[in-house]
Parts: sequence; C-alpha cells; structure tokens
Amino acid sequence: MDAFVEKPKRREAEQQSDIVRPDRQKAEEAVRTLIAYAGDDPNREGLLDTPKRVVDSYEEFFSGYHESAHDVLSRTFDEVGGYDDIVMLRDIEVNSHCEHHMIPFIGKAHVAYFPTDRVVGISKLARVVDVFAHRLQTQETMTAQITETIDDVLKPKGVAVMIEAVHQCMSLRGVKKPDVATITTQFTGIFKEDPAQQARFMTLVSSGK
Ligand SMILES: Nc1nc2c(ncn2[C@@H]2O[C@H](COP(=O)(O)OP(=O)(O)OP(=O)(O)O)[C@@H](O)[C@H]2O)c(=O)[nH]1
Ligand SMILES: [Zn+2]
Repeated sequence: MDAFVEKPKRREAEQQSDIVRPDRQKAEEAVRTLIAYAGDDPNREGLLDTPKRVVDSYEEFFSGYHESAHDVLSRTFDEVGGYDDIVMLRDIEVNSHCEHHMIPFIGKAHVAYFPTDRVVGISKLARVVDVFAHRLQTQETMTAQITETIDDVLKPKGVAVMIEAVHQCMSLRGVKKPDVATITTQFTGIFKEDPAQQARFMTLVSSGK
C-alpha cells in the first residue's frame, strides 16, 4: 500500500467559522456560576480547581470542532491487490454529547464502505467517527455526517453506517429509562439500492453479538 493520493484540504460545510470562542477565563467563570447554581460554594477548597478541570474536559469532549473529517480521509491507497468487496469496522466505541442536554450518549458505530478503486487506512474511519462524536450532536445528525463524509471523499460504491447508543439524558434524568438502545442507520449507493448488500451489512453487524 505505497501509492497514495493527497486530496486538497477542505472543511465540512456544517462547521461554522463565525463563532466567537470565549476565552478560558470566561469559560471557567461559567463553571463557577453553575457550581453556585447547583447549590455549592465555588470557593471551597475541593472545588477551587474544578472549573479548570471542567474546561480541560471540554477541550477533549469537543475537540471535533477543531478538526476536519474530510482531511482525515484525504490519504487513500490504490494498491489493494484486486480487493473488491465490503470493508467494515464493527464496534467502534462512540462517546458523544447530546445537543439537547449536553449529557453523554455512549455506544458503538459500525461503518462500512464498498470501495471503487482505492481504500483508506482503516483507522481513519474510526477517526471520522471521533471527529463528529466530539461535537454536540444528535445521533441522527452524527450518523448522516459520517455517511456523507465517507461518501463525499472516497466516492465508493456505497456507504453503510449504524450507530447503537444509550443516551444518559434518558437513563439518568427525565423519562429515566435505563438501557434503552437507540439505533440509527444510513445507507448510500449499493447499500441503499441493493437489499442483498444491505442484508450483508446487517449480518456482519450481528455476527459480532
Ligand atoms: N432525535 C433525538 N432526540 C434526542 C437525542 N438525544 C436526546 N434527544 C431527545 O431530545 C428531546 C428534547 O426534548 P425536550 O422536550 O425539548 O426536552 P426535555 O423536557 O428535557 O425532554 P425529556 O428528556 O423528555 O425530559 C428528548 O426527547 C430527548 O430524549 C438524539 O440524539 N436524537
Ligand atoms: Zn439529551
């Protein structure tokens, strides 16, 4: 796999560049406000470093706003020894935050594509999942974004994505139904048009259960 193509860099259309990011001090002040709102004293010793830790955590949870999934897929390989079938990554861990409550939803993504004449490094498919998961999300939007990006950059014969996740906004608060799996799927190309290929994807997903 030594032949590769670097595609020109571009950012996803959904990323908004006109957002003014507050500085770190403002973000930490907001956390102090929330601590006080919760009913505790942000100046007591055990909580003094908490705003810094929360903002550090935000840098990790929401790192996807500073990354481009298109760029992640920019390097492809065309030496595949005549391979002409589905490439699938099953059980990619997903940790995201729902945009309604900013509470985690956690689960697995299954990502497949049917290459035309070139493939991408398999780790890059998991990286694409991470880029979108590390933003405020709905599961449906994330599923569509992963699918669309792979379809757009690799131009394969088809893309299939399934996400299964548990939303803590449903388990820990509100309706309080733990262990409900929310399942979303999105198909393009042959996975959408050919029921046999869609069935193969579903079989490969369930073969890991
Ligand atoms: N479609 C979709 N809904 C989600 C997702 N994550 C959370 N939600 C839902 O977003 C909805 C927000 O509903 P609202 O009525 O505005 O908020 P709420 O009063 O906190 O709702 P409850 O969670 O029912 O208490 C809830 O039904 C959540 O279950 C997601 O990824 N996709
Ligand atoms: Zn939620």
